[in-house]
Amino acid sequence: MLATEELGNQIYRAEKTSQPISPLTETYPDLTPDQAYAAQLEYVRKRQVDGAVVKGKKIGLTSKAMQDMLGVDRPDYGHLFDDMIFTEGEPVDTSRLIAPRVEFEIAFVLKADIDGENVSLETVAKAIDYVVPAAEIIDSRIRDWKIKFEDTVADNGSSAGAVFGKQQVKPDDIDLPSVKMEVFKNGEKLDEGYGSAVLGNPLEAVVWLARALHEYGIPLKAGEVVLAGALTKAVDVKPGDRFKATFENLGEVDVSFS
Ligand SMILES: C=C/C=C(\O)C(=O)O
Repeated sequence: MLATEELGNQIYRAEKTSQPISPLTETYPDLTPDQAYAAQLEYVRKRQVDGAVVKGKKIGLTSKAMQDMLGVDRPDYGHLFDDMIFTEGEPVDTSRLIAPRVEFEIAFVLKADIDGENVSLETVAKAIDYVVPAAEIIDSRIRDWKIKFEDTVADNGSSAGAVFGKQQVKPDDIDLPSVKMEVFKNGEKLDEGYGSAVLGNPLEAVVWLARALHEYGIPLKAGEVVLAGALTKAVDVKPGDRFKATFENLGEVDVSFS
């Protein structure tokens, strides 16, 4: 019987010491998605014992760009803690990260709980207070990003932090699939994508999340922030890099690294 507590503990220690571990899917070739989510919950429990507070969820692997990049074929999710939320304009310190990357997304702040049992696009839209542009910093506690689906699930969706832009838009005031995003690195354009890259509509990602969380009895509550997943590929970062993403009708988000 696989001890998922031990797996969560390995991820927790790897993050704390900045020492990556071998892929869990190599060490435990029979690891299932359910066991990987159980390991993630153990990691979450240990973080909470340390005093970290869950502020929301990240959804990952919702675009073809990210699924192709990591060789996976379905979305996953992770937990966002208070100490993972960085202020725009303050450089993100990479010294404790292992192999950081950045990606740009559409995020939602909820004004009502979402019940994953009877969720629809309409109930999700009604539960959203506002839409905000976001950067997610991802990192892999698994050596060299050699991850399979179960590795990134156990590793809290490979999340390391988030930065939010200043503009907040009501969900009724924006057509999310048609939002065009452009990504710039150190002033040069790197990439572009549309909101539709995220499961056709980033709101669909929240529907997916609510259902997935319901399976494990995890709530999605008013006040939480939800990152809907990267529109384009994640990019490696190093100290001194500065990134900006502009989102049509949604403003922009800036993130720099020290
Ligand atoms: C491994 C992480 C993937 C994401 O965060 C994403 O696709 O947004």
